[in-house]
Amino acid sequence: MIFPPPAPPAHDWLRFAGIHKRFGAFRALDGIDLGIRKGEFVCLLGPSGCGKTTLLRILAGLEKHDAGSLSLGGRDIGHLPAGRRDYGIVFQSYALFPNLDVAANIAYGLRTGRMEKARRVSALLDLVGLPGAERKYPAQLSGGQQQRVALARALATSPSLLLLDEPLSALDAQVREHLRRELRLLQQKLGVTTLMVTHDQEEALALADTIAVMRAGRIEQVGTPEQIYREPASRFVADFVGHANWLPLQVDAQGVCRIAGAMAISLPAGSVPTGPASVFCRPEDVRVAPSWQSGDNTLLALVERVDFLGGLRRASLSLCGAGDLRLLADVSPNDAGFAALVPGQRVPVFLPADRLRVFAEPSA
Ligand SMILES: Nc1ncnc2c1ncn2[C@@H]1O[C@H](COP(=O)(O)OP(=O)(O)OP(=O)(O)O)[C@@H](O)[C@H]1O
Repeated sequence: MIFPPPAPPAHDWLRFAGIHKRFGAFRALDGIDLGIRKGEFVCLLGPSGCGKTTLLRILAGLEKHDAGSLSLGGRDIGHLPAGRRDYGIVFQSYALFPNLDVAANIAYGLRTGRMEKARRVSALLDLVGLPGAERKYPAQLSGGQQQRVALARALATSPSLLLLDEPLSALDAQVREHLRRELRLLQQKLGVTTLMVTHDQEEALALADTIAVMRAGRIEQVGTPEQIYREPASRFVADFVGHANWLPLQVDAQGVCRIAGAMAISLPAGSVPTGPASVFCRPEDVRVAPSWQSGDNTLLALVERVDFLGGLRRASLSLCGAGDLRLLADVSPNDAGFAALVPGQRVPVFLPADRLRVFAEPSA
C-alpha cells in the first residue's frame, strides 16, 4: 500500500529554509528560515535594503536563490518557473496595462470562456468595491482604485498565495488607511495565504497575523504584532517598531539595580542582568504622576517639551540627577499627570516594573 506523504505541520504550509542570495559580493539574504501557515497574513518588515523584496521575488520565481529551499504544501517549488507557482502579485506601482480596460486587465490571466470571464470579473469588482467599473481605463481611475483593480487581477485565478510588494505605499494617507482595512477584511474573507513586503511598521502592525522583522538579509524576530511591539527580541526591533526609551542600567555591589548609577529600580522577575545592560520601555508605559509618591521606580524628571499628537501629548523629559538621560512619555488627557505637563516643571514619573525589559549591552 502506498501512503500519501505526511502533511506538513500547520505552520509549515509555506516554508523558506536556509535561503541565501548574493548580488556579486553583496550578501542580500543570509540564511532565511520562515514558516507560514495556510491562510496566514505575514508581513516582511524592515528598513530599505534589508532584503524584503528579494525574498518575495524569490518566492515568486522572479529571482533565483543561491542556496536553500522553498516549499508549498510540502512540495518543493524552488525550481518551478514563475508561471507555475500559483500566486497573484500586486506591486507598489499599479502595473496595469494602460491600453486595456479594467475588465481586460483583470481577466488577463484567465483561461476561461468569454461568459465565464465576464462573470468572474464582475464578481471580483464587487469584491474589491468597484462594481460596474469594467469599461473604464486605468487613466480614468484614482491611485486607490487602480490598486483595487490590481488586487482583483491578482486574485482572478484564485491563487494559493497573494504576494504584495508595498501595495499601499504610493497612496495618500487617508486612502492607504481605508484600503488597508479593506485588504485585511478581504484577505480574511478569502482565507488566502498572504505575504506582504512593507517598511511601514504601522501598516504591518495593523494588517499582519505575523510579522517577520528583517535586518541586513536576516530575520531578527518573528511574532504577532503584539509580541513584536511589546516583547521585542532585540534592540534593533525595539527601535525599529514604535518609539523606545533606553536607560543605562548597572547592578551595584549589593545587587541593587540602578539607572545611571543612581536611582534604584526594580525589574521584572528573572531579568536582573549579569553585565552592562539597558532598560527599555515604551513612551506609553511611562506614567507621569500628579504628585510625588515615594516608592520603587519613581523618578523625578524635568519637562523639556510637550508635543501635541492629537489624542495624546508626547512629553520629552530629562531625568533629574542623571546627566542628560532623556525619556519620552505619551500621556492622554485622561491620565492623572496630564495637567502637570508644563515645560520647565518637575514631575514625578513612574516606570512600572512589568513594562520594563532588560537588554544586555552588545559586547565590544
Ligand atoms: N538585481 C540586483 N542587483 C544588485 N543588487 C541588488 C539587486 N536587487 C537588490 N539588490 C540589493 O539587495 C539589497 C536588498 O534589496 P531589496 O530590494 O530586497 O531590499 P528591500 O528590503 O526590499 O528594500 P526597499 O524597501 O528599499 O525596497 C539592496 O541593497 C539592493 O540594492
